[in-house]
Amino acid sequence: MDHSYFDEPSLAQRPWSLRTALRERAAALLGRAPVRSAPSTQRSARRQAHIDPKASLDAAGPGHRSASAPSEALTLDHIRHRYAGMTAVDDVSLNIAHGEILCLVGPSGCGKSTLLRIAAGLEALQRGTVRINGQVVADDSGCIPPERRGVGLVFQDYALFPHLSVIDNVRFGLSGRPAAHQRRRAMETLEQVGMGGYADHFPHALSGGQQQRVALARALAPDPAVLLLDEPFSGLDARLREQVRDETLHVLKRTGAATMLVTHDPEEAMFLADRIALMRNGKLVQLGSPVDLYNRPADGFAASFFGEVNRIDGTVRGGAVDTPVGRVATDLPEGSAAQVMIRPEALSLAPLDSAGGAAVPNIARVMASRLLGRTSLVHLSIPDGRSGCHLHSRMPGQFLPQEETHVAITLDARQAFVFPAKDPT
Ligand SMILES: Nc1ncnc2c1ncn2[C@@H]1O[C@H](COP(=O)(O)OP(=O)(O)OP(=O)(O)O)[C@@H](O)[C@H]1O
Repeated sequence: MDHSYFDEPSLAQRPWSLRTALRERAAALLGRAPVRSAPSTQRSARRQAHIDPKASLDAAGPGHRSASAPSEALTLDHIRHRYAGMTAVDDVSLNIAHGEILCLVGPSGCGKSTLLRIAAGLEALQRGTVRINGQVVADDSGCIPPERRGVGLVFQDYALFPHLSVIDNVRFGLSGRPAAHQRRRAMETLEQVGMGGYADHFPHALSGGQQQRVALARALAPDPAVLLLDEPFSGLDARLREQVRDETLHVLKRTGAATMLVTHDPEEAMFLADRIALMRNGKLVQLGSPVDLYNRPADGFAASFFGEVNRIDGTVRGGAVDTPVGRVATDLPEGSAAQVMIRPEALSLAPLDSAGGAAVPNIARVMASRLLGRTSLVHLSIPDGRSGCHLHSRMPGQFLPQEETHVAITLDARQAFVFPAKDPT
């Protein structure tokens, strides 16, 4: 039985300080991004750079897309990145289509933020290629700086300028354009995120959710081709987070920007994403729709990342593994050791007297029942010929059988997955 949950990453564990991060972000927005220095071999390669660092993709947003524009807004190709002595990103390739929201998820330290920072240009590319709207913005011959890539950035701490009003914060991303245009566009994006009434307020007078919306408006104002968001909701309390991410989803879908959003929260990724990229130890474990990752996990890690699982060890016999709640089919080799992972919602329970349909129902003893709100969690013990198998069942609504009573248990094998026993989870 696995009840693992992933810890909130603490700021103390973060590799760079908040002050450094803020300084970097402000500098990036000002056009002076202090991109971390590349290894010397790369620096020498850049002397012969064929990418013009003065090139600009600023007008490459969704509103400026021509009929012949490539379908991929952002392409990351074979990205590798090492920090002293450790590999943070290990040969990751993915792309994001126009209008698509891709969530990058994985446990703390798996390389999500590094990948996002490489896409933004805030981290010097070491290996691989970054393309925006089909145009190379970074490869081993050079890179276009962040402020010319046509990307909008939103970070966990919003990085609003405290001395600027809300509208001036948003106008900041539009500097260089005529003043009337700046004001009109800033108001337009503030209206889009429901902050039109706060144009003259200052950041300190706004709630966390309001600051997050202003940061989103600032990122959206230049109509970027690609929006990059790093844990944008993690500073909000649980209730506000749900509301703000719901609003953000609708704003993103309305604007049509291709979005890469980093989160360590699997539920948030499933809520927001068209596709999810699941990372572990710098590698891409699985890339697909939320339905793919939940219903067809690539391995035990992917299965357990998106929800609690019951784990049962067994052996493959006749194309299936026997468990105390039924057989689960697999194409693993005959006789091999296997681990069956069963989602709690795959185990449905019924009072014994109503289980007339099943000839001989599997019977479980109720150890505890807990109401979790929309569902109930029932702890069960099932005879397995040894000390008994402890499983969790999640039932819709209020199903709260008495402790020490018995219930009939049925397995929905579509939500049970078999992996090799040596699966590293
Ligand atoms: N500037 C740096 N110098 C050295 N190591 C770093 C640096 N930045 C990140 N790392 C390390 O690289 C690995 C990946 O870090 P990264 O921040 O990309 O992970 P993450 O998945 O975004 O984590 P989290 O969810 O905690 O933010 C971690 O082990 C981290 O400690």
